[in-house]
Amino acid sequence: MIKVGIVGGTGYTGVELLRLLAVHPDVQLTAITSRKEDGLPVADMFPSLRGSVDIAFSSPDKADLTQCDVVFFATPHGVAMAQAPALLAAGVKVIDLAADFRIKDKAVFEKWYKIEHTCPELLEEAAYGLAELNRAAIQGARLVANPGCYPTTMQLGYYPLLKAGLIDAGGLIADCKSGVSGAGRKAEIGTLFSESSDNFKAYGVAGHRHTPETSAQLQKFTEDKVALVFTPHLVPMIRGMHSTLYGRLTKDVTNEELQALFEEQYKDSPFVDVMPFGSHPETRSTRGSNMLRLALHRPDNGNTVIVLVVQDNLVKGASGQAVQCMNLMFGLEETTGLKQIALLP
Ligand SMILES: NC(=O)C1=CN([C@@H]2O[C@H](COP(=O)(O)OP(=O)(O)OC[C@H]3O[C@@H](n4cnc5c(N)ncnc54)[C@H](OP(=O)(O)O)[C@@H]3O)[C@@H](O)[C@H]2O)C=CC1
Ligand SMILES: CC(=O)N[C@@H](CCC(=O)OP(=O)(O)O)C(=O)O
Repeated sequence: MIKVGIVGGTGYTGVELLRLLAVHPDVQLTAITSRKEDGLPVADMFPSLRGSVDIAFSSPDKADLTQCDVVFFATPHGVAMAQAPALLAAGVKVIDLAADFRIKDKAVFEKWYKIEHTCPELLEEAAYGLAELNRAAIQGARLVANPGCYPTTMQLGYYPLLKAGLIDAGGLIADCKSGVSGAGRKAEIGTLFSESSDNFKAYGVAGHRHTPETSAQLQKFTEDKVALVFTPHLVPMIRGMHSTLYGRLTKDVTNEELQALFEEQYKDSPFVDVMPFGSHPETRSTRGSNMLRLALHRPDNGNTVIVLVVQDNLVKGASGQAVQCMNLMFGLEETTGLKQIALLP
C-alpha cells in the first residue's frame, strides 16, 4: 500500500483528494493536516467521508510526513516549496497542487505570484504533471508540479494543432470559464453566495498567472513564438470549467483531418475524450470525474478552428490529475481509482 499524506486537508482540493483516495485500492491514508482542526476526525468536518476515512487532522508541525511514501500539497502557493526539500531528502515523493514548481523561471514565478521562491534548485527537477503530454517524466519523478486548472484545458486543446503546425502560434485566444470552487474554500467576499450566484463576470483580463504557465508549456510544442490571450470568467456554478479556444488555421486541412489528428493524439489517453466533430461538450458531463472532453468546430468552414474543452476543475483540473500522477509515479495503471463516471444531472 502507498502511504499518503495530504497537507491542506480542509480545502476543496484536499477534500477532493480524500474522496478519491479513500476508495483507491493501493492507498493507505496516513496523515492529513490542518492548522486549525488539529485532532478533529476528518469525517466530523466532512460527513460525506463517514465510514470511508477514519483518521483525524493533525497540525502540520505535529504530522510526521516522513513516514509517508508520497505527500500531496493542497495548499496555497509557497507552502510546498518550504517543505519539499526535507521530504525529498527523506525519500518521500511530493506532488504539489499549487504553482510552486510549475514555472521554471524563478523571476517569472516571483513576478506573478508575488512571493520569493525559496528553493529554486528544485525547479528544473520538478516534472510538470500533465500526464497526457509528459507521461515519461512523471513516471520517473520524485517531485511533480500539478498543472493549474485553466492551463490543463488550454494545453490539451491547443497541443495537437500547435504540434502539427496547423495554427498561428502568435494568435491564440482562450476564453475560459470556471465554477466558483476554483477559488478555494477560504472566505472571500467575491465568492459569497450573494456575490457569485446569479452573476457572471470576467476577471484577471489584464493578466492572470495562468498565462505565463500556459505560454511556457505551449512554447515547448512549437518553434514559432507563442502569443496567448487568456480571459478567465467566473460562472455561477460550483464545479466545472469550460474553455473556448480559438486558432487561426495556416494550412489547408479538412475537418476530417483535424478530427483524426485529435483522435490519434489522444488514443492512448484514457482521460481525454475527443467527441464527434461539432459536438457541444457540457461541464456536467465531467462533474466528479477525471475526464476532460473536447470537441472541434470550424464555423462556415473558414480558417478559424475552435476547440471546446470541459473538465471538472477540482478533478482533472486538480486532485484527479494529481492522483493520475501518483499512479504513474508508483507504476500503477494510470486509471487506478479514477474510473468515476460524471454525476448527472
Ligand atoms: N480549487 C481549484 O479548482 C484548484 C486549486 N488549485 C490549487 O490547489 C491549492 C489548494 O487549493 P484549494 O483547495 O482550492 O484551496 P483552499 O483555500 O480550499 O484550501 C487550502 C488548504 O491549505 C491549508 N493551508 C493554508 N495555508 C497553509 C499553510 N501555511 N500551511 C499548511 N496548510 C495551509 C488550509 O487548511 P488549514 O487552514 O485548515 O490549515 C486548507 O486546507 C491552491 O494552490 C490552488 O491554487 C489548483 C487547481 C484547481
Ligand atoms: C475561479 C478561480 O478563482 N480560479 C482560480 C484558479 C484556480 C487554480 O487553478 O489555481 P492555481 O493555479 O492557483 O493552482 C483563479 O483564477 O485564481
